[in-house]
Amino acid sequence: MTPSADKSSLRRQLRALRRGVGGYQRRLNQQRIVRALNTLPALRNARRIAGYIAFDGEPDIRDFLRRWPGTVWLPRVNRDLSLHFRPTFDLNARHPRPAGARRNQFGILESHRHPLLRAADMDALLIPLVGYDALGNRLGMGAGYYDRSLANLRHPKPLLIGIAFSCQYVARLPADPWDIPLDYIVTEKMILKPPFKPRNRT
Ligand SMILES: Nc1nc2c(c(=O)[nH]1)N(C=O)[C@@H](CNc1ccc(C(=O)N[C@@H](CCC(=O)O)C(=O)O)cc1)CN2
Ligand SMILES: Nc1ncnc2c1ncn2[C@@H]1O[C@H](COP(=O)(O)OP(=O)(O)OP(=O)(O)O)[C@@H](O)[C@H]1O
Repeated sequence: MTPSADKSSLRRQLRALRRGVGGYQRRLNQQRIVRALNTLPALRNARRIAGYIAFDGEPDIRDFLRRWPGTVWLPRVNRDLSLHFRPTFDLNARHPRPAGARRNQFGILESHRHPLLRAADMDALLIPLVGYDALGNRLGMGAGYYDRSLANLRHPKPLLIGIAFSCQYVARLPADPWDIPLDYIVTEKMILKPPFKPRNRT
């Protein structure tokens, strides 16, 4: 199997597992993830953070985002398949489409507020994962949005924090040269700090 065929069948399985976390267990796991984020020392110096609005069974971390003292930024998909980040709309709003928000082509609520920033302007990004492994490799939705937006980041780089349920763990994910390693992975069971890997410069 080619690496990408490998990735796409894994993606299907892991997305189904993610959606399968139901009811009580989901709420419990989400609370644990929120608690872990609240105590993560590495986030203490962050001000601008990028979050996400959960879809397709992703952990809903709005309880963390609502209490964040700085501005929360949300991803917005661009035509060139990269992401920009916009200040969040009211996360407490009950309306299905709060002021300043619209659904994108995937049905995810996006912010239309200004200004518009890049990943490099963030202090930290919370990135929803489809899958992860012990080396900190990340499997995303497969369109390359995060990979493209995180390519060529320069020092000081934003902190990259993957968010997943622990059932999205796989022993070893196929890694591609464009994959950007995560600094932390937060699940309901643990905070994983992947081992440092020198990057291949070829
Ligand atoms: N909550 C959240 N927001 C996010 C992301 C995410 O993963 N989670 N993204 C992270 O990238 C971006 C959106 N990326 C996405 C990439 C693929 C699909 C998707 O569902 N693809 C369908 C088929 C697409 C189609 O209808 O043409 C599929 O694979 O089934 C959705 C979002 C930006 N916002
Ligand atoms: N820096 C980049 N520039 C251009 N294309 C890229 C870049 N990074 C990744 N891609 C393209 O994005 C596609 C998806 O990559 P991959 O399968 O690794 O997705 P993923 O990591 O699961 O998804 P995502 O980044 O959306 O979360 C690939 O076809 C790849 O060629």
